[in-house]
Amino acid sequence: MTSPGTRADADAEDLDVEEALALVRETPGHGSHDNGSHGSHGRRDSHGGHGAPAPHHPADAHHQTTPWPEARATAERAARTAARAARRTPVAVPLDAALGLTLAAPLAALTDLPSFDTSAMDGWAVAGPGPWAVRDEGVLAGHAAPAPLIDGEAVRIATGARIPPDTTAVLRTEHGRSDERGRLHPTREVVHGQDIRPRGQECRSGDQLLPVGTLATPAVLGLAAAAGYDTLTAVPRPRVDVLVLGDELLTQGLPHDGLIRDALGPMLPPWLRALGAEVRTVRRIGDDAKALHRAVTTSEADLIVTTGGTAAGPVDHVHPTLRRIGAELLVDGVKARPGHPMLLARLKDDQHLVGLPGNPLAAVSGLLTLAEPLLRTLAARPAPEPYTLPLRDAVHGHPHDTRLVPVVLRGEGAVPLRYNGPAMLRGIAAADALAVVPPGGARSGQEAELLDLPWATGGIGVCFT
Ligand SMILES: Nc1nc2c(c(=O)[nH]1)N[C@H]1C(S)=C(S)[C@@H](COP(=O)(O)OP(=O)(O)OC[C@H]3O[C@@H](n4cnc5c(N)ncnc54)[C@H](O)[C@@H]3O)O[C@H]1N2
Ligand code: MOO
Repeated sequence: MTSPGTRADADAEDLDVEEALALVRETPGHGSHDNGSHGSHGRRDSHGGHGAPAPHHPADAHHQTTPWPEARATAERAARTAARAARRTPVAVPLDAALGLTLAAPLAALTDLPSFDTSAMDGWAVAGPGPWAVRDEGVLAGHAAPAPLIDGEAVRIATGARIPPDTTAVLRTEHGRSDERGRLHPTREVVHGQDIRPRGQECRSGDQLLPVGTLATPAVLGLAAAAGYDTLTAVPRPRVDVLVLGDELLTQGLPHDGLIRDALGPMLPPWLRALGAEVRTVRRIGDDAKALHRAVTTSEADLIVTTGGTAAGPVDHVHPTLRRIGAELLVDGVKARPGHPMLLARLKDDQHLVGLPGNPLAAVSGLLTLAEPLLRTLAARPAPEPYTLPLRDAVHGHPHDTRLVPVVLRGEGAVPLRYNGPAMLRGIAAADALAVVPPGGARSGQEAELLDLPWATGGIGVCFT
């Protein structure tokens, strides 16, 4: 997704998802080409492409920052290229683990629904016009096949129970009365077939219930279970390893002696899961270049996320490590505040690294700018619909960079929050969204694009597990 007005080809978003889905089913030898450049803004010269023919670009080359919309597009394209390289095979996932996955096969009914004629109400199954003689035994849901009724007979029946053969209607409990001889009378007209759900009313076995590409919501899991599924065929979750850098980090207690609490170790894994990832490991590796090298080169994840160490300080080991392993920097700094030192590197055809800056809000900015489009595309999730709201207050802009500013959504507007400095989480913790403030800033009342935060969308993103 990009700032409003920066992208004319809105349909491309839909194509991206379909393409990602096609990739999980793709057979070897698929020849579609992606050179990693971005139209007229292509950065092939400065950053190299990530398709096979593009020149290799080592991590120590001339540094040039990428505009924010383009950084997002690059991350999305990188994921498509990786998915193509990996030919990720769809997986069969038990229903209780499938929430948030994307269907890699259509959901076809494995049975008629309902699978037998069933009562829609508690009452009596009746045969022919009343009054009826009521049988002693009743019919409950989940029990053996009931005996046929004969004309003039009724039998107690529960909602969901099988309809006895030759039943003509179901009479609701509140619409029947018994006379002194125990015979059942209707208290209102009985229509033939009323309150009977016929077999196959919702679907026939083999009917397509949902297409490929559907997001597995709680309702989809329910439908799949009803239709006879134990597992869903889904696009696998992209695997992520998180490496938290920094010798100054404590994992418990109060900050002391120049040491601070690690805010990113607790924050990133659930956030990454909300973005569709399977977080395999979270490792704290200090400012140890060797440990970072070992962790990066032994990782089998689709995406490695590092935190800290992206700038040019004496213990900032991310760039030197990428250089050492010959990684290709696709994005090396973004015209975004906070978070401008964020980076995206291709380590292997099917493995990437997102380097998040250590300042916590800068890390969030990197997460949403680079990790979100990459993970969404690998998971074949649809891009969220871009939307804008007017800002309730003016927001100072950076002269050249896009700012991401925490906001709360109130009525039809977005209220910018204070405490939005790169090292602060106080604003984002209270926020519903991030407002995308273009270079130069925004006036009060000006429309700004919003990036919803997963806990505020009320959608599937609200499920973090
Ligand atoms: N000479 C320059 N210095 C810096 C620049 C620059 O362009 N030139 N950019 C600044 C910006 S902007 C950012 S953002 C940071 C990025 O720094 P790093 O990614 O190298 O991160 P660190 O130096 O390791 O840490 C920065 C800051 O964040 C704190 N931190 C790190 N990890 C965590 C964590 N897990 N939880 C909480 N806080 C964390 C760390 O203690 C530092 O205070 O560089 C600027 N410098
Ligand atoms: O990018 Mo840094 O986030 O400005 O602090």
